[in-house]
Amino acid sequence: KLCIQLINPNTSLGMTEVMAATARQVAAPGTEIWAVCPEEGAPSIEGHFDEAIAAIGVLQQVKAGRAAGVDGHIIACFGDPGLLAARELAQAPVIGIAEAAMHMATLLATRFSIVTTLPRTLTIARHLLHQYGFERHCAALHAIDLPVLALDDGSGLAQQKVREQCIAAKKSDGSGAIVLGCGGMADLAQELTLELGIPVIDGVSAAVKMVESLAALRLSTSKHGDLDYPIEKPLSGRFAGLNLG
Ligand SMILES: NC(=O)NC1=NC(=O)NC1=O
Repeated sequence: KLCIQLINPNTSLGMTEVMAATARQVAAPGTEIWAVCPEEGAPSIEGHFDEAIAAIGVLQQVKAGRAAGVDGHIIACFGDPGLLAARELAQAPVIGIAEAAMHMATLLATRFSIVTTLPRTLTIARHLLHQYGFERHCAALHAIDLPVLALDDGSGLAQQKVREQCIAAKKSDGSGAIVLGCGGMADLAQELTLELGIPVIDGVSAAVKMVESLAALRLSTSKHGDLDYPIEKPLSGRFAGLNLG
């Protein structure tokens, strides 16, 4: 039996539930999804400032997950905030939903498009493409130009915009697959894949299966080199709790 810690780095419980439901739908019968979010932080993550705030909450959750002995951690925000710091802290694999979705897209198509939320998060997605080495695989990036929490307001407007952007991207980008660029879009991928007839990939689902694969292969975060545990030192104030000791 596996336990995967699904961390929504923002503090919006509705989004956590959407991701958790999708993760549980694709998880193998023996896999438990433990969905969490930081006790304090940003209700949505829409820029570098929000990501810096969210990273601390991610680390606190990863520490709790490590103590609970989870088999993997998923950072379920398309900026993958705190990913490498989390890998230093963790023993189990740590997978960001952006890298998971991008990796999966490259297995299925020579070019993929990204559909994300606000135009300013396009820049963050571009940074990730560069960091992960996927720039030449990404044909184009699009934004629905709505805030992240528009996906959580029950109106269905954001979901409709995602659908429209995916249809347009399929027509215009010359890409064979589409990556959904927000954790709050997790529940849209399967329906859009059927409707568009091309792989529309959600990073939450992709990350769940990647953690399961790594666990099955007995592979985990390398502690040799820069992802070794953090150097022990007296962290002060609110950060004292982040010590591994
Ligand atoms: N590009 C994004 O929409 N990033 C995100 N902000 C959040 O709060 N969750 C996401 O996935």
